[in-house]
Amino acid sequence: MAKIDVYDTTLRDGTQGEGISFSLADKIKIVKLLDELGVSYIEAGIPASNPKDAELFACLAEIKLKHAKIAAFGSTHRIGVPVEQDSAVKALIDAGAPVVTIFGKAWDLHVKEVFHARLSENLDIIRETVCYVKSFGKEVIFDAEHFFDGYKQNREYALSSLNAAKSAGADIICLCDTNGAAFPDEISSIVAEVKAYLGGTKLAIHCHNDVGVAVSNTLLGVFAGAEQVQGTMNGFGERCGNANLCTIIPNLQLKRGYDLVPKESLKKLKSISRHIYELANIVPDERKPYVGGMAFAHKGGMHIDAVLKNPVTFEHISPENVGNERKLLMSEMSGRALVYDIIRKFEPDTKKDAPVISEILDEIKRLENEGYQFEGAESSFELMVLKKLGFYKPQFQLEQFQVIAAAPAKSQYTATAMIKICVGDTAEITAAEGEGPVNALDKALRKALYRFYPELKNTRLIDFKVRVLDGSKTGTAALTRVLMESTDGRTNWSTVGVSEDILEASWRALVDSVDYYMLDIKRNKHTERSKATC
Ligand SMILES: CC(=O)SCCNC(=O)CCNC(=O)[C@H](O)C(C)(C)COP(=O)(O)OP(=O)(O)OC[C@H]1O[C@@H](n2cnc3c(N)ncnc32)[C@H](O)[C@@H]1OP(=O)(O)O
Ligand SMILES: CC(=O)C(=O)O
Repeated sequence: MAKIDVYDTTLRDGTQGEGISFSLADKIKIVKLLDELGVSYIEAGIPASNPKDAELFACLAEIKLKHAKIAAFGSTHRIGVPVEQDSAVKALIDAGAPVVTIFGKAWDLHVKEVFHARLSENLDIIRETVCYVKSFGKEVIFDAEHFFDGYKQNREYALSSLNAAKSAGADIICLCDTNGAAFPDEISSIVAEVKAYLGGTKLAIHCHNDVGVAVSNTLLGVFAGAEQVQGTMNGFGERCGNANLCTIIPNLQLKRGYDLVPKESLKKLKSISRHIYELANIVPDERKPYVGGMAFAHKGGMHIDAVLKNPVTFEHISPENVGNERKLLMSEMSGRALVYDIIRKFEPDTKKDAPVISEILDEIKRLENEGYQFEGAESSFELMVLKKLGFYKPQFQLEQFQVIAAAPAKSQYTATAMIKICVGDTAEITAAEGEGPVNALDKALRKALYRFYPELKNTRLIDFKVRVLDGSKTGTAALTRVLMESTDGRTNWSTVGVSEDILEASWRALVDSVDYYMLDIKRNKHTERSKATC
């Protein structure tokens, strides 16, 4: 398998993305995560940019990594400042990283209009900077900024910028599509031409995603001869982002047999991707290939049937290869196959044509037509199956509840719930205050049940979503769907309730949540619970 270096620039180009800022501690965590993933290079930042980046390099000097080399990033030296006196170049060397990545101008337009240098002067500056940094024993990567735009407008000059870096001893030359607007066919032909032109020099490819093809461009760069891919985790980066390593790595490794990261590390891809989303405080994009929560979610009944017969029918890889998992979503679009698969967990002898399967399917379709949604409320669905199979016994009976919400003029808004329930022949009446009526009701119900089911003390609601269905038709009397997620600290489960009354919808979801937990404890299947059905 041909080796392709993974060069991660999440901490440099990734942080140039809007809304992304990592603390020093976050950056150190990310370096360790990337090393765990097995990338070859981690571009940690620009030492001359800010004190945080400078401090990061000092911290990284103390950390031993298993796979990755740390790279410090910065520009060629300033015009009119001799290279040995340029403070930014000095910071690059002082950062102590074994690799220095120097970006320089490859597009004549930039040289003239941004750098305000003569074309030959820019080439001298590239040469001097690379040569100077090499004299400190550093591995040098030359990032040819705007290379593809430059090549299209002034091929000779773009190539001469590469030659300047090569002649000064650059170890790797990276072709950058800085504006992210090159097309795949252009990348293919230009990388191949440069490869032939530069002979044995190792090439890297660095693409941005402004026209949505950064990943394709990176793949084509490799097919045309690049041996290093530069990108960011989750595609973070300025404007529309950088090429997404979470897509590039598995594409090249699993589909084309290149060697990028250790096979076992690839199985951590999803969890590392999510950890980095979390540190960036960004909600993960669940539709992302390979690592998204929906990447292996099947909903169409016929698709589920096929996946259950042979996953290859609808899955391009085994989700486990990248640490992801298959989801089979229950909905009005389901067919018998999924219900059959679920029922067999409770009744292994059930046949696929058993009448109960059609009954459950009809019930799902009827309830979803009324506003229920079982995708995302797997526990309510499981309870429904148990009821149909005759395995369900309510854990308590509601006698009545009352909720009073008050907004006195001079104090805070308050909500109080009173509830009476019976377990067997024993009645219990309790009351509780809450932050809003649903919270008050939740607290009152739990308080009433603790006496009978002390295990419930471990549980709590962690998410509560309300969706008004067809609000335009009926205004405040519209149908409301409530989705609840509960936890006992080890596993989570989700339930749903629908009603025209938001309290009643919440109550239904709440009762399912309690019922499901108690039944589950009795069935003693905690560890399997989160995987159940969907
Ligand atoms: C393609 C890329 O992503 S490159 C990386 C871009 N990333 C960043 O800019 C983030 C970090 N940047 C910073 O912290 C700051 O910009 C610094 C500290 C690096 C520089 O700050 P300043 O000295 O104040 O300059 P400023 O930010 O305005 O940048 C413009 C200067 O950089 C010069 N410059 C731009 N590209 C290059 C280059 N390849 N080589 C040398 N100088 C360059 C410009 O000519 C301009 O100089 P001038 O003011 O003499 O015309
Ligand atoms: C170097 C770099 O980040 C770019 O040219 O896009």
